Amino acid sequence: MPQLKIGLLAIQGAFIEHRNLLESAVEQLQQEQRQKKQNSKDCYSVEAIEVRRGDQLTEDLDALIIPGGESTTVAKFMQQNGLLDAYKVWFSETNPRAVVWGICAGLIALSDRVVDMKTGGQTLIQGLAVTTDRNFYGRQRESFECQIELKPVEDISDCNEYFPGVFIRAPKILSIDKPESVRVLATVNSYPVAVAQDRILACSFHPELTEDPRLHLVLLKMVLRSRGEL
Ligand SMILES: NC(=O)CC[C@H](N)C(=O)O
Repeated sequence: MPQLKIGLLAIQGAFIEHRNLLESAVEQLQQEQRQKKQNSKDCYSVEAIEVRRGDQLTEDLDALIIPGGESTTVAKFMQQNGLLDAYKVWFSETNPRAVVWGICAGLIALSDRVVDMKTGGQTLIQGLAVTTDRNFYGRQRESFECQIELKPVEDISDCNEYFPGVFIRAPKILSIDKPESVRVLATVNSYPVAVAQDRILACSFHPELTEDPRLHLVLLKMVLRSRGEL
C-alpha cells in the first residue's frame, strides 16, 4: 500500500488535529479513486510525523506542514534546530517531490514580502510570491470565524459548501505578486485566504481547528501530483 508521509513542524501542538484530518482526507481520496477506477490498487495510507530536527527532512518525506503560532518563533525554532538549512536542501529543485503547507504563521514565513514585521526584522523562509501583512486582523480583533468560499480549481473536488474559517491574529495576503504562478484557492469577500504556487500551499486561517478535511485533501493531491501519481 503506497504511503504518503506528512511531517508537521512540532512547535506549538495541533499534531493530533492534523493527523485526524489527514486520515479523513486519505479516506476521501480512496473513495474518489474507487469511484474513478474500480479495483484500484492505489489505496493510499497516510503517516503523520512530528518534525523537530533537520535530519528528519528526508527525501521520503512528501510534505511538511508549517503550523500557525507566531511567525517569529517559527523561524527561530527552525534556525536553532538546523531546520532552516535542511529545509532549503529538502525543498530545492534536487528534491522536486517536496510539498510545503504554511498555515497562518507558516504563510507569513513562506511569503516573499512581509509588511509589519517584528521590530528589527525577522527571518523568513520565503518562496511564495505574495505580500502579506503579518498582523492585519490581529490588530482589529484577535480572532473571528467566517465562511470561506472555496474556488472550483483542480485539487478542490467539492466546493459547494462554505469552508468554516477560523482566523486567529490572522495575517492578510495584501497582493499576489506573480499572478501567473499563484492560484487563489479560497476567498473571503473576494480577498485571497488560501493560495497555491507550484509545490507551496498556504492559508491565513486554521483548517485544523475545524472538522473539514477538504484543505488537507488539497495537500494530499498536491503530493500525489508532485509524485507524478495524479
Ligand atoms: N495564528 C497565527 O499563526 C498568528 C500569526 C501571527 N500574526 C504572527 O505574526 O505570526
